[in-house]
Amino acid sequence: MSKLKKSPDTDVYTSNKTKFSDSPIYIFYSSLTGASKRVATQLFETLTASGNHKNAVQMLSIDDDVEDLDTYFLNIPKSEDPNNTNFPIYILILPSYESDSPIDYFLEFLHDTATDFRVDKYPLKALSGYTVLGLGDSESWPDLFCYQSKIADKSMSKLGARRIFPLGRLCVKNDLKETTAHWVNRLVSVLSDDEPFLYEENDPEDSDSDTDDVEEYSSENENETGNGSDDGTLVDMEDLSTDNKTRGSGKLTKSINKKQMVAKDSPTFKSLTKQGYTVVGSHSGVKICRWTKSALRGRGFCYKFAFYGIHSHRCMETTPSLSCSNKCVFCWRHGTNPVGTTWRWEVDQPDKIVEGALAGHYTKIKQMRGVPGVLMDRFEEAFKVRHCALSLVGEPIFYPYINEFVKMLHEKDISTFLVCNAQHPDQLRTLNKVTQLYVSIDAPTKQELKTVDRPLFRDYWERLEQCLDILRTVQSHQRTVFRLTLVKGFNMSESDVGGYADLVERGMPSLIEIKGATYCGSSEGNGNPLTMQNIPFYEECVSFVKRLDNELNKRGMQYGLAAEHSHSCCFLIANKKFYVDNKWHTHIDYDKFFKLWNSNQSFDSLDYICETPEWAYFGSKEGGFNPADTRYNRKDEKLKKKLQREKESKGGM
Ligand SMILES: Cc1cc2nc3c(=O)[nH]c(=O)nc-3n(C[C@H](O)[C@H](O)[C@H](O)COP(=O)(O)O)c2cc1C
Ligand code: SF4
Repeated sequence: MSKLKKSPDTDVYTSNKTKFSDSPIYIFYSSLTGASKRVATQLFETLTASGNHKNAVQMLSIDDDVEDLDTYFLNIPKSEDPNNTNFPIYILILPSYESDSPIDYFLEFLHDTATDFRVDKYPLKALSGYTVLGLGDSESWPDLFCYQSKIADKSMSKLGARRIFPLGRLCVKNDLKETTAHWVNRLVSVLSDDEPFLYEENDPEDSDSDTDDVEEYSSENENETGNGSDDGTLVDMEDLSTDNKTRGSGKLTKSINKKQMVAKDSPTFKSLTKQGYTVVGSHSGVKICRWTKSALRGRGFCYKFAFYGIHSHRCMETTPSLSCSNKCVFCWRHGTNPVGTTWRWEVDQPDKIVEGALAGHYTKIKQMRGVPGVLMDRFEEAFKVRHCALSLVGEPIFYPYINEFVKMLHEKDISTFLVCNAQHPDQLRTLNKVTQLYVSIDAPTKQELKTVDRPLFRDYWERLEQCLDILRTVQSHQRTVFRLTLVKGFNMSESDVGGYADLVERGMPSLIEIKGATYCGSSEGNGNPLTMQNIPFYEECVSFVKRLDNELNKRGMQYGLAAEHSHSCCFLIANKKFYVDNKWHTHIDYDKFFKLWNSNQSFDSLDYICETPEWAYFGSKEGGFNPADTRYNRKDEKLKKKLQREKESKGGM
């Protein structure tokens, strides 16, 4: 720690005269495997226990707790205490990952904000101060040791914030407990001294050189002078851009040119494979869905069989982009999932993804051999995929070769149901024919959409509106679907009905699928704030669906209640053009679709319809359950097995 020195003169800070002890403190962290979170927690606890800070100390995960980076890194939040007008101090604790991680998005955001001519040039200049601590591994990544914390430090400075404690870098291969304690204690003492640790002019105009001049606090290179062993390897954000500029050292530039979205050795890869995903190439995924397994065992198809005639055992769920531009509250993937607003990764070729996805899917099907109850005829059919649900996770339309990818599936007679999140109008506009085109509509108003989808785009609402206009115009030849996911307390109140009707009026979809949200585990640690209280009951969904249908008809729009799959709390409102000869025709004639598609002639959504079976009708006694399948209730089955065991043990006595 030989390089530390106190500021000789704190008067240079003319704009920020606030005493540190009067400032609220925000500890921001990002953590994939927990180390940075532990350090953040230790700092939080020490600061709180020190009693020096009258004002709240808050600890926020950048990936999960910060819904909108603008709130903190474009604007500065006001204190909740009206008597406290002091500006906060930001402490950033960040690991570095050679592979892609949510930190890349955060750094991209800081960089974009610093270079966005539409926003204030120094939006963070009013902060009372900031410091960054990096965690990394200098043994395994000597050239990239803590490189992302350096970028963050530099970007904060470019945003006009003043550094009050030097950039810290801790190596996980050292005694992290000891080095953390040391760093925490020094920082806490500076914060209670009310004196910045390091003198620096911090003229934002001159910020290009600032990181290089900064004294560092490091658990590494203690006996060295200057900037440590990675002299000359400081990374500019420009180095991270996708146009492969070659600033910085050759070594470094090589390793941080376009990254893979999900590299084999990354925590994201581990997390996805643990959850049953097969990662295909570097940015695609495939997973066998529970309905595929259920159909193989003759225990029922998913709602898409009732609504559109999809045979679940021949359906593959996949995505060519595991990355997404939202962080929806009902999505379970937070924490390690790749996020981004622009494609900044290596791109895999579409044929490789199609082959890889099919191979991954068939491997999982093979594993079903020998599972009790598997029907051999369905098992054999399952080796000829007929449908592809491009909806697994992430945003398929984000993939730069989505049209080529869809074409390859159609050439194999595989139908395509593509779901997008209404955030990429440019890609939506140029999308070629798919079998069914979905847009997720997760909330009816701008404010609610922000709460539910937590979008990364600042102009998310305008993007959604543009997408709806595209559906109504350029893409009106497609069979279009709005997908609504109802979350109690978020987006299904009485007043929401009118808002959804406005959006239907704008997008004029062929169909509206409405599904009650399902519970996907505890909110603890994955940033998902949903609890069981947010999961609507079947009756609540039915009531909502009826109100929406009434509202549409009141406005003169021709829609009707077509189908339901009560088992999955899923409902279908369809445009009345699908009601032909007094019968609903929401099913798809797949052979006809491929015939038309191969003919290269233009065709529209009514050209490949077929009749909906009556057992799938809304309000039917079967509630969308195919009478040919066996109803399977896990609780009943468990009870039956228990009774059987009891009977046998009694018989044996
Ligand atoms: C796949 C992978 C890539 C990594 N890349 C780097 C790197 O480029 N530079 C570095 O200093 N440390 C690197 N590390 C080490 C991590 O930054 C270090 O383990 C850190 O403590 C992780 O923090 P977290 O547990 O909060 O996610 C890498 C670790 C893994 C698993
Ligand atoms: S759009 Fe889909 S993948 Fe993306 S966060 Fe929302 S639910 Fe998850």
